[in-house]
Amino acid sequence: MELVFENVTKRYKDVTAVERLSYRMENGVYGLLGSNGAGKTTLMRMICTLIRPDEGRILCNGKDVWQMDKAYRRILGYLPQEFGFYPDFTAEEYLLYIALIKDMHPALARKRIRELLCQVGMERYRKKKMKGFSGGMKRRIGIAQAMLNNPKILVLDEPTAGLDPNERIRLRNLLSELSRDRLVLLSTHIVPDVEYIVNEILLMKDGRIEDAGTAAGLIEAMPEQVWLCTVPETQVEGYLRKYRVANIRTAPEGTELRILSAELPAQGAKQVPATLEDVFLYHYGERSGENGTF
Ligand SMILES: Nc1ncnc2c1ncn2[C@@H]1O[C@H](COP(=O)(O)OP(=O)(O)OP(=O)(O)O)[C@@H](O)[C@H]1O
Repeated sequence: MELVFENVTKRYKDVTAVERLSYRMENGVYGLLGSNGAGKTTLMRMICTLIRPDEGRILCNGKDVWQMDKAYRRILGYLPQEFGFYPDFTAEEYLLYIALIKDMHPALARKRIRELLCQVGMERYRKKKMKGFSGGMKRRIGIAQAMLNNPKILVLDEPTAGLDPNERIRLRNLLSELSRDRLVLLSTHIVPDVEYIVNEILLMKDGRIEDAGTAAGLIEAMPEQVWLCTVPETQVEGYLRKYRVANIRTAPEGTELRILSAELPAQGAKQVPATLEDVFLYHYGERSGENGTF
C-alpha cells in the first residue's frame, strides 16, 4: 500500500491549514506530531476524503483517491477525534449498527465483530452499554469500528487523548498489533506515544511537514545540543529568555535547567543525551518572551 501526497493544500478563508504538502507513505506506522492548529486533523480528513484539497492530489497506489471513490473507502478505516457513539447501545449493537451503515453482510459483520472485540480486549463487555465505558474502552470500540472492513489504511486522530497511563499502554500495544500489513497514520500531541510504536515521525507545523524520520534520526539531526546546568535562582529568568528550556528543577545548590543550545550555555554545563521530547521542544517550544509569552 502506498499513499502519495502531491502539493496538497487546504485553506479555510484566510487560514492555510495544510500548505503544499508532499510526502510518500507505505505500510507501517506513521505518527503525526504537532502543536494545536498545525493542520493534523485537516490532513487526516483529506486522507479520508471527508474534505477535498483546494490544490494537489492524494494518490493511493498511483490512483487519485477522489477518483477511486468507493473502492478507496472500502480499504479505509477512520477513528475521528470525537467519534459519535450511542450511550444506550451495547458495544456489540453499536458495532453492528456501524457495520450495517458500511453495508456489510450481517452474518459476516457478526463474525468480524466477535473477532474484533477479542482483539481490542472488549469481548467480555460486548453486552454492556457504552455509557458505562471508560475513555480507553470507548476508544477501543472506536478502533474496532475503524477496523470493521479490515482496512489497508487506518487513520486515527488522537487515539490516546484523555486516556490514563494504563489505557495508553494498552492502546499502544493494540496499535502495534494492528499495524501489520497496513498503513497506519495516527496523530498525537503526546511524544512518548509516537516514540514507542511509530516507525516514522512526521513533525507538522503551520500546515507543513517540517521534519520527518525515526525517533533516533530526528534526535541525531537536531541542530542544538542538550545541557544540564545549575544556576542561582535569580538568573533563571535570563536563561528562560535566552534559551529553550526543557525542564526546571529545584536543586539544593540552585535551580537545575535542561537547556537546548548550539553552544555551551553556562560555565560547567554538562552535555546530556537528547530525547524526542527535546526534539519536540526544539521545533515547537519558544523561548519565554517570544511571541509575547513570558
Ligand atoms: N472548519 C474550519 N474553518 C476554519 N478554520 C479551520 C477549520 N478547521 C480547521 N481550521 C483551522 O485550520 C488550522 C489547522 O487546524 P487543524 O484542526 O487541522 O489542526 P490540528 O493540528 O488538528 O489541531 P488540533 O491538534 O488542535 O486538533 C487551524 O488554524 C484551525 O483553526
